Amino acid sequence: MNTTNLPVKVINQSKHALPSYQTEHSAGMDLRANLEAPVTLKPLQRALIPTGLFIELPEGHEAQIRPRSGLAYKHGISIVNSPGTIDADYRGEIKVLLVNLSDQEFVVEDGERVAQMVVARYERVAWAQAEVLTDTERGAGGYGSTGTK
Ligand SMILES: O=c1ccn([C@H]2C[C@H](O)[C@@H](COP(=O)(O)OP(=O)(O)OP(=O)(O)O)O2)c(=O)[nH]1
Ligand SMILES: [Mg+2]
Repeated sequence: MNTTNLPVKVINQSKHALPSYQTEHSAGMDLRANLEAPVTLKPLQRALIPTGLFIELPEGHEAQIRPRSGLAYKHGISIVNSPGTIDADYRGEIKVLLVNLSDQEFVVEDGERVAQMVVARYERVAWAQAEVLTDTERGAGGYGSTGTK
């Protein structure tokens, strides 16, 4: 914990410890499933996994719920709505929408680290309606316009 860490109110109704950073400069905190019983995900099945966590983010901040690369690589487990967005005015339970993209069943156990949460600042837009947009070298090029590979 250093002095630049952002204070965030949290209610932990799970049976697990609060999420914490695994290494000194980890961007995300791993979120644990808070389950009464294991949840089995068949291939291509999805499930909303509860965490038992409720947070109050300061205005101007969001939390992103992102997949963990180890689960993705080893078991094909990802997040359907990745990255999930937790709004600063959300007061419900944080849930993780897992999907099994492998061809094998995967069992989510209570306490398993199923996702990671990154808190970030965001900007809100004030539209400035215009007739033309500033010219650029890219222009409307995209979708591979800069090369064949
Ligand atoms: O992975 C997620 C994504 C969202 N949420 C919660 C927090 C978020 O603030 C709220 C709404 O999420 P989102 O805006 O992505 O969903 P929506 O389908 O647009 O629902 P709504 O109409 O309630 O905004 O649901 C989660 O707990 N986990
Ligand atoms: Mg929404």
